[in-house]
Amino acid sequence: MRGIWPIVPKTIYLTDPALVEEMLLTRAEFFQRDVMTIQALSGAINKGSLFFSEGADWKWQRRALAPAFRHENLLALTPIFARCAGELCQAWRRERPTAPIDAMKAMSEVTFSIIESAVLGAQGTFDRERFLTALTRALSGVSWQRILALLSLPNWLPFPGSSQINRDMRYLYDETARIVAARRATRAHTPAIVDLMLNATDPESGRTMTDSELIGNLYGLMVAGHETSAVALGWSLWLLAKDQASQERLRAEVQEIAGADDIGPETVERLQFTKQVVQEAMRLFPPAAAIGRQPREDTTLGPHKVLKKEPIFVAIWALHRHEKLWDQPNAFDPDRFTPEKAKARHRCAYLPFGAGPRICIGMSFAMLEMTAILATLVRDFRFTTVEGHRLELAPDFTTRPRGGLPLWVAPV
Ligand code: HEM
Repeated sequence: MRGIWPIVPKTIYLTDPALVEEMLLTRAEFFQRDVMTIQALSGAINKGSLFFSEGADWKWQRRALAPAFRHENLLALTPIFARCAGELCQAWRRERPTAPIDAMKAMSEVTFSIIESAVLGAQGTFDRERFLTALTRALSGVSWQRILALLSLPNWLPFPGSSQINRDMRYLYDETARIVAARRATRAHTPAIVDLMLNATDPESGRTMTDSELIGNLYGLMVAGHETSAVALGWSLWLLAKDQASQERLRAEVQEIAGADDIGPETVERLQFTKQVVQEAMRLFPPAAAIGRQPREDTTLGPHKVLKKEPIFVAIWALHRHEKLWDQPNAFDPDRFTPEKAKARHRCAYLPFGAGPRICIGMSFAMLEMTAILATLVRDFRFTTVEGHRLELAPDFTTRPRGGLPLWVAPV
């Protein structure tokens, strides 16, 4: 895309999997996170965290966090995923909703409970209602921050709602710092991710995380770890509500594999069709619609010249609906993700979690979590669409639609 020199820089959008592979995988070290993303998403709270760091700083934080995201550790979290989804089922059974539920809001609450248990090690560590409200408001400023970044303006400039957002950010910082200090004081050795982070030592340098790295990463995991999964689950439920045959098929799979038992480490990975539904939902509605990079020096990408610092975005939304890569790209068809079909595809045609060294560290966490939640909810409840509802897309920090996703929910 041409820029408006000198105000808006030229921006490159990639929809060719071969070029994406070159940038994210084969020549990843030539490209760093782009300034636009950094300016739009980072603040005092998370500047030094994994997502925003580069070079040796990034490498050691990634190494320090990696053990917490090992597959066997994550499988052990499955009962937490099932319990949190089960609590929502109980609430729906108790309340018997007489009006449509907002699938996005309901999923945010479940995934946030999971973050409280799996990352912080306990629920009720803080005022979740207040924290979630502040977080949602803070994330709503991302569109404005993007505009400021696009115009190369500093991100402290005021915009509508910015003084409330600044107060929210202050509160989120203080709360996260309070949690870190409290955990430091208890010196616990639990499997909660916050404790693994507190106790992480770099085997090469012996370095441990500073308070500011801990606060940034904890905040980063709370944001990245709940909003993206909630959005993917919300879309999964909405797509299943529109496709009752797939919903029935998913329900039958869960009943056959888990019966009436909670989804556990031994069953979650056998729920192949459930996983495919989540994958297909993230193809049609990737929670993060783009991934940004910029070259460290003037270089080439395939046959194209790119200049130092020129922003380059992998246009995930466009890639996932590209006519040359997908048959009937706008149709919902979870069978695109059978293991054979997935293997036959270019490895950079489908990238909800990115690819290469900076691939989402929470990918396996999210896949296990979303599969367990979707299986638990759909086994017990039927989801149907609300007549007359008009979907309004509003890509922001994630692809959360404006006004939520209303659905009818009824016990099976
Ligand atoms: C459906 C759920 C999720 C989606 C779609 C998603 C997507 C992404 C994407 C696209 C990136 C950027 C990759 C890149 O720049 O190449 C990313 C990075 C990251 N994600 Fe996720 N994510 C999800 C869940 C999670 C969870 C559950 C966690 C942690 C609990 C998490 C933590 C992170 C972190 C820390 C990074 C930065 C990694 C780095 O720079 O090394 N994400 N994610």
